[in-house]
Amino acid sequence: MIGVTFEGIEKRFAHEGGTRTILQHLNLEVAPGEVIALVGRSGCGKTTLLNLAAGLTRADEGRLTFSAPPRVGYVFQDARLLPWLTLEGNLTLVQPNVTAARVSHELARVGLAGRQRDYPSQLSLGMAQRAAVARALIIEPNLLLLDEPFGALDELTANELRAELLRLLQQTRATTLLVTHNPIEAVMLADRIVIIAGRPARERHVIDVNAQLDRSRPFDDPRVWALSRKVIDLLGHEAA
Ligand SMILES: Nc1ncnc2c1ncn2[C@@H]1O[C@H](COP(=O)(O)OP(=O)(O)OP(=O)(O)O)[C@@H](O)[C@H]1O
Repeated sequence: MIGVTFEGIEKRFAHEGGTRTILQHLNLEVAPGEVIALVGRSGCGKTTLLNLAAGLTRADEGRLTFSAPPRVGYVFQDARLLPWLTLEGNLTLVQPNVTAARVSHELARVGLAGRQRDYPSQLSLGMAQRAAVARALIIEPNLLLLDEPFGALDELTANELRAELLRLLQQTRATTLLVTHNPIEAVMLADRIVIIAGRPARERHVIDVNAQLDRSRPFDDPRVWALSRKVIDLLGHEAA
């Protein structure tokens, strides 16, 4: 398991001949095996934070440290499967030395048993996202980055996948950063919810979900809805 620490992170991007600071003074300590939901308004810098954790971009100030070498599984907003490869081909591309049985097993874990010879074009959006989750998990990540993984799905399918993801997270124990716009998803899946806000943005509120709810958090539980209401209120307060 791996712990991740963001300390005084600042990230700037080139903008109209100058620079624009997106994140500033951002601090976050993620415990090994912890699931953190990152919530915030569109454009505040959540994906940028995931990209920093993935090593796809570098902070301009501050320090990002890991308690062990990171092995990153990244599920993007869209599945980003390679269309000319079968699902087996997509999975073995990121993890070449696995057996066909292992590929079948990973696909079965996400509800895609027997689909290894399908091409991405033969899949529904929900199935493609499941395949993207399988591709992230086959490398046995100790750090899982999920960027609005169910954002493009209908609510019923998203809900099924949330329940499956919760089960998978409990199995893998990967330290997880989950970006979501859905406060119910955040409450159902996360140990803590971090609200990112401000201009430049940083962590503005941290909600310890585990301190308020036990692990069984069905979608229709009024306590889940009450806490998600609190998340919405805090977000609205930040926007005001
Ligand atoms: N490579 C880049 N070059 C310049 N600006 C960038 C770059 N990447 C992101 N930005 C800017 O940084 C800001 C934060 O982007 P980011 O994608 O991290 O936001 P977000 O919170 O994930 O948004 P959303 O919820 O809409 O996905 C945006 O204003 C975006 O335009």
